[in-house]
Amino acid sequence: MLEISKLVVAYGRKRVIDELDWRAGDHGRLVTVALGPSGCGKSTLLRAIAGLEPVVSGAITFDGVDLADTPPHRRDFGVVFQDGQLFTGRSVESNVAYGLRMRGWSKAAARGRVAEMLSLVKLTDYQHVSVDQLSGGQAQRVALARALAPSPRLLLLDEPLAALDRQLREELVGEISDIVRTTGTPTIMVTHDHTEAAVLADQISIIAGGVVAQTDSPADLWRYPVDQSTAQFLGCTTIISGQISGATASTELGDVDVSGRAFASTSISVGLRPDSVAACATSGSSVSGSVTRVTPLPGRLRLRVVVDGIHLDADADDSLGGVRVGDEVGIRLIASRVALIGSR
Ligand SMILES: Nc1ncnc2c1ncn2[C@@H]1O[C@H](COP(=O)(O)OP(=O)(O)OP(=O)(O)O)[C@@H](O)[C@H]1O
Repeated sequence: MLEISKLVVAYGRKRVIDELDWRAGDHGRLVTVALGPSGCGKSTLLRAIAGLEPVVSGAITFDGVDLADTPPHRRDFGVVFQDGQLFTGRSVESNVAYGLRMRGWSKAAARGRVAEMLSLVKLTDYQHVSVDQLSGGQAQRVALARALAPSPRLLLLDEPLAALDRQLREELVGEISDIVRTTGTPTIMVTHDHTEAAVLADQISIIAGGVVAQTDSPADLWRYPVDQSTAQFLGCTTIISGQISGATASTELGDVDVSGRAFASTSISVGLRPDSVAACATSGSSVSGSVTRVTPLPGRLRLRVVVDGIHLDADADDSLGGVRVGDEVGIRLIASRVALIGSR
């Protein structure tokens, strides 16, 4: 298990990682994703774990051993970067075998392991192909095979899919999930992509202001953001207030079940994402509002609606095909999809 305590990493005087505490890869949570906006220090954190970034203070330990004096190549961690960083001009086989040969594997043994890895990443027929001839997605598969070949005790993925187009990203993130679970490799991935994080992670940590703002399972993270800025980062475009009574919080838009967690106060904030609210015909709801924007998205219409001074986003249901700005629409809260902010 990786444990980080009071870690500080700085560029000049600027502390990018600022007394960060974190645990990852403990029992039952194979894949941890560090999620945060661009520039929050995710790559810096990953590089520090890999030993590629000098640490100002604090400790990084793995299975109880402090890594301060362990150089990157002796940490036994596999790393995949955004751009793969393959050895150009060499074959796929030579790239994947690299770490094995460095560790003293014989040519024959390395060849067998490379074949196994290429089968895992679905590139069996590519062993003699030069890596310069690969597509972006194939290159990242090779980078993954290279990182996994020596059976690292931890796999570090730094936005490995960021340079690929959306369809390929969706395909590959599922494959990566299968591969790390097949091989049982504890994995840390950093990304700013919420969907990738949700698909891959057993637990997600939100990085903000150089520290870990929250760590939770994907479902709990989206349901119970720790504060309003985390809720906004997680897609809540409107935050309304709610009053708890028993197992229910009542809001201006409807009631929400709050029985899952304890809250510090009876007044809570409720975060709304566009899919937390359905816009419907006025006859379908006791709450209504006026449409201020209509945005066609693939397969649905996204509306901006103002309800008693509250501006919110809502997905239109099928009854609102021809809806226009200025129309009056009904608003229905989808209680299971709201965020309940500030639980203990
Ligand atoms: N070598 C460097 N020298 C100076 N500043 C740096 C260096 N590398 C990163 N930074 C700065 O540190 C901050 C964190 O960078 P980092 O790359 O870790 O963020 P990130 O969250 O991974 O961002 P992204 O998702 O865009 O890659 C940024 O403000 C960046 O400009």
